[in-house]
Amino acid sequence: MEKYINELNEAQKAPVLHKDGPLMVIAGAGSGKTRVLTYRIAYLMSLGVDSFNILALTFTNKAAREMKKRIADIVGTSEAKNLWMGTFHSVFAKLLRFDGDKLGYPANFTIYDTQDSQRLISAIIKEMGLDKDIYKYKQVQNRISSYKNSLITVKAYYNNSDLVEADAMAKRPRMGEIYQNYVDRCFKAGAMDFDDLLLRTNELLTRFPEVLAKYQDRFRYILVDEYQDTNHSQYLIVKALSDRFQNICVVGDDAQSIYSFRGANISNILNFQKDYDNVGMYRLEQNYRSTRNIVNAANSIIAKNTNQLEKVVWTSNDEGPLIKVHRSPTDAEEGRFVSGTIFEEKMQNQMPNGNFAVLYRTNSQSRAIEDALRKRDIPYRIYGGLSFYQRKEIKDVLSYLRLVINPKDEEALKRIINFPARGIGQSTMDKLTVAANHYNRSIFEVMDNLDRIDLKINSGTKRKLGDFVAMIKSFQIMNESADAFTLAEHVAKKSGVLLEFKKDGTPEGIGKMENIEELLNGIKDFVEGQKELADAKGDIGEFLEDVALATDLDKDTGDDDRVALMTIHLAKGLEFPYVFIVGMEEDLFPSAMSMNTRSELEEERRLFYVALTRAEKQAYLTYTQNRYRWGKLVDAEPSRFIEEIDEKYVENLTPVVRSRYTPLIDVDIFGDVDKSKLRQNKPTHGTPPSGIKPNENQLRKLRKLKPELSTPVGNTNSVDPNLTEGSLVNHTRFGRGQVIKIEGVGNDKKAEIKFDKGDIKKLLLRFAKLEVL
Ligand SMILES: Nc1ncnc2c1ncn2[C@@H]1O[C@H](COP(=O)(O)OP(=O)(O)OP(=O)(O)O)[C@@H](O)[C@H]1O
Ligand SMILES: [Mg+2]
Repeated sequence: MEKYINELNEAQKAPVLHKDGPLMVIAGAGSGKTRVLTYRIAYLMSLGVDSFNILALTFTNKAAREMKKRIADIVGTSEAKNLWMGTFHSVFAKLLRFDGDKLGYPANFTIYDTQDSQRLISAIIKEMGLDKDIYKYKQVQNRISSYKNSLITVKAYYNNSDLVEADAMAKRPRMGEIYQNYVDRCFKAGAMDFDDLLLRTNELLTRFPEVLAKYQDRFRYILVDEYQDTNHSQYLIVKALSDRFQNICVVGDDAQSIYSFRGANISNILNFQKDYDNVGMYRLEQNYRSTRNIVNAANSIIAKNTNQLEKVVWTSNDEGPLIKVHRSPTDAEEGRFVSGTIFEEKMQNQMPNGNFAVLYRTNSQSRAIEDALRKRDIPYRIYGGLSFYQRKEIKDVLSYLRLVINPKDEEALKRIINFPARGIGQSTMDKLTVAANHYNRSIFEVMDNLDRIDLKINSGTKRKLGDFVAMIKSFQIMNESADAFTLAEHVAKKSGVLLEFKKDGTPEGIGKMENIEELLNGIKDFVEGQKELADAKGDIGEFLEDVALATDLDKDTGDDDRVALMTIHLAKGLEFPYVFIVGMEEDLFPSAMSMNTRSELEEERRLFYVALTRAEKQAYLTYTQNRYRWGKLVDAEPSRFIEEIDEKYVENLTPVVRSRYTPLIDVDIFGDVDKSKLRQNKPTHGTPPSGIKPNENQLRKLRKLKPELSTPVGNTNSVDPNLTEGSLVNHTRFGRGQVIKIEGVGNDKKAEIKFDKGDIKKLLLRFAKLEVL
């Protein structure tokens, strides 16, 4: 162990060697907080602390796995496997499997993902006969989620007149009823949503002192990474569990708090010293990750925030190259700059793809980058967006499996009761739902007791329902002895799902079939991995839990070499030698939705700080002058954050355009092209997790689906180069007009034209079909 302790600097050693009692490490990015947490666990184990007595909470399950590996390297035993380590959600899901029965949940409860929750909420809104334009299911789901994260139960909601009034003001007086119905339906289905995993844990620990005592005794040492982004519910769990032994170690950086929109509460860090006695406070100042230019640039940014703890970050690393800023005319060209730069760096320095990351503010920005990377045959992986497990065909198979584990799972049942079609229609389902609500039973139980209740269902349909129940029961019997792979393969075949797509015969159907095959391969890998673990069986229940709780990063096993594309939020805690931060534009980053208050703007700035500090060697900031947003090309203006970096650390690759306020003008680039066609070319986001990759065929299909938007859609050659202000022109769709103004050069040249019909339009000349008269 001593050898390993020497891999730490003096400031890092202190918290690692800290004796019992609470401690907090507050330090800037890249200063070794995560390393300290990892080494402290190893150190505790080397002192003889039983690995069963340690609980570590991380931002992703992948981070937990990596930490375990590192700890096993250091302490040299397989004991690391026994550590309880993972995200809040996965750790407490496990706890609820053991003790959730006290709250009335079965040990095999289903975890509803966001899509399941939203489908259920929409069904409830419909059943209650409410206007779906006022009660928007996504908004309703958001509200319910935020109540749960603040531990506001239905009863507490009704007792809180502020909340009730706020919903009434928002023309949603029946929010409370929806909330109540939603909670009841989840409970009846034996299901918990993501927020329940924390809410129910809190409930369990408060209502059952003996359960609390058991886990307090078990988790004698609790460690939390990224503490700045814990929400109220998480805070209370940690507080309760650590109350007896007070061996709580939290590490974090208030400057990297970026999840307040999801209820993360920075005061958890600020109040830590008040919450515990004799807190050991530690600060780390030396950054080991990044060049001096990057560290200094990041410092100059975050200094602009008024609301923060004082911190010093310095590095003894090389100065490194300056931060490069690049402007492109459009997002397609921005993509080309990124792919071209990666290509050159790879060529010149023989670098793997995994050394590069492209970070953006919103998922939709990935499309242009993907197109450009594909053109250069650079492999990449997108994290976030629509995940593999959300695809219809995958969810269909998973729904059968969910039903095997928990036949009460209503969302799973509704998905597949008539897929593949077996003649069970909506009216039958409505009758079953009414009966289920009436008898307070699940739909499956009603189906299983049809001979005992008269639902006016004809004998043919009854037989079909009976066959379905028998099929699920046969899968259940098989599940008693089979591993996840064997069962899943059997279910995919016997349910008829595979055959359905095979019969379909279209390229889409075949693609779906291939995806299911890849799912099965993924399950096989999973089973093999699980069997190596101390307490795992590799059954389907374990697999479903893994799928439900995997964060997007967790699907990366790092076994193939790809450029990483992800949102900045997801990049927290990670590092890459080369980082591109794209879309550095006002209204995009900072986001248009986050500029109303100083605190929102400061959160955007912290987000930029997180982005920049992911880079080890080189950071690129790119922005465009025109961006295709919401189906329109809009003028863009460089982000204020670019100007906020001390200019000593920045090199402009393109001539500087000073930021100025320009109102957004819609530029109609497409002239007479049918826009509805263009809109169909939306990218399908999300590449599948590793082991589940699109094959060449599918990739070819994808490529065909995505036209290069920067290639002219109209006829570029029809514009007379002598077009000047005052020229009379004819446009195939808008008719005759006169040029009032010309601006921009080259590819960017635009003309403002007053058409005889009265409209004034700005057209990008390389796209517009204009004839000079
Ligand atoms: N004493 C050290 N000697 C050498 N390398 C170190 C040392 N401490 C940390 N590092 C390396 O520096 C990098 C950053 O460390 P780490 O990820 O632990 O920082 P962090 O404070 O958790 O960053 P973030 O705030 O981004 O989460 C890692 O690659 C880590 O291995
Ligand atoms: Mg970290």
